[in-house]
Amino acid sequence: MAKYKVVLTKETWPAAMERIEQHCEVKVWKEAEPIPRTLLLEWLKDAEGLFSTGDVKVDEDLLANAHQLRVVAQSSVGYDNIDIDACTRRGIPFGNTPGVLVETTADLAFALLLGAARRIHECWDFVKSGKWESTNNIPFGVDLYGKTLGIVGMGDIGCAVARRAKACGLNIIYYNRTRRMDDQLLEARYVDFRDLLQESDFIITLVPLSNQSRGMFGAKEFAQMKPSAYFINAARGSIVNTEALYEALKSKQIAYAALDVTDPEPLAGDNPLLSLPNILITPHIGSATYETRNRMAHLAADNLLAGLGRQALPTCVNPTVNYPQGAL
Ligand SMILES: NC(=O)C1=CN([C@@H]2O[C@H](COP(=O)(O)OP(=O)(O)OC[C@H]3O[C@@H](n4cnc5c(N)ncnc54)[C@H](OP(=O)(O)O)[C@@H]3O)[C@@H](O)[C@H]2O)C=CC1
Ligand SMILES: O=CC(=O)O
Repeated sequence: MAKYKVVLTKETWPAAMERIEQHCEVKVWKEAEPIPRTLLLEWLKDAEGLFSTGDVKVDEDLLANAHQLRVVAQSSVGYDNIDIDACTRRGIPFGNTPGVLVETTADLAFALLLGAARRIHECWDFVKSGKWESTNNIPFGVDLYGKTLGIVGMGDIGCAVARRAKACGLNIIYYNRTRRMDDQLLEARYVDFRDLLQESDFIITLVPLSNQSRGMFGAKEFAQMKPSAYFINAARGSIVNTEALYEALKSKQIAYAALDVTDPEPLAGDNPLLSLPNILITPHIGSATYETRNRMAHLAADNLLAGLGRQALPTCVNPTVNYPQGAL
């Protein structure tokens, strides 16, 4: 039986790759930098499947060039790089990887909160550089217990963070566009965005990047936070105005920031944020454990193979796509 033609914009995990290769003839971009757009368009001319990554824009222009495309699958839960409406208009289902990364990403978001509050990375530098001479000069942190955590974007990952926070004795408030029906079970209080900014000692944002959320944390929002506030972004860099965050940290308008995501990514070594003493940055590692990345790769492969076979995708973002008649 003829194999499907598939493009991968990055290598994926070996076990998932093996499954894809059983059914597909693959073209894989293996370099560290993103695949050049012209090459991707060339490869997509006769491709039936695209296994994409967040650094590739899947838009009208790309889809118009990919006449044979049946499915786009991506190994991430966020899909701000994908024009979902354009996919739907062309009858192309798009699958992401929700669920399988929830606990792992919540661990990282909470680790950033704890790491920043107790200045773990500074303490490590302090010990390594031989400054530990007495108990007088150690870096001091702040308590979590009894403080208020504001979660912006209380979805799957936000709820998993809330569970961790509860165990540490934090009071939880949250903001979504819609109040959750289960917030009493979570022991979380729904508030409007302004109240969350003003009341929180720690803010964790896990809101998907969209036209609505782009830049939702800017100068005005930082000005409303407490001077003692810790701001943690584990969602996407572009929901924050980076210059405004830099100014807020430099002027001590807020106390601290911990970021797993930045704008841009990767962050250049001379980025002004790196000169600040009150910041902790990790390189977009929310889901980066061996187990979780493997699970994500398998789920993305499931979506890809289902779409190639004109079957419903296990986790489809646009399930209303109309398949060609008689295809299913
Ligand atoms: N750092 C990393 O490595 C990772 C980052 N992520 C990021 O985390 C995001 C969240 O993932 P996940 O929890 O699975 O997603 P979910 O869809 O489960 O949750 C998103 C939540 O955000 C709320 N929301 C959406 N838009 C807005 C808005 N404009 N203002 C306020 N609230 C909003 C939604 O509620 P409502 O619709 O009612 O507003 C929903 O509760 C992903 O989109 C991704 O960008 C995910 C995994 C790893
Ligand atoms: O950033 C990671 C994701 O899965 O989204």
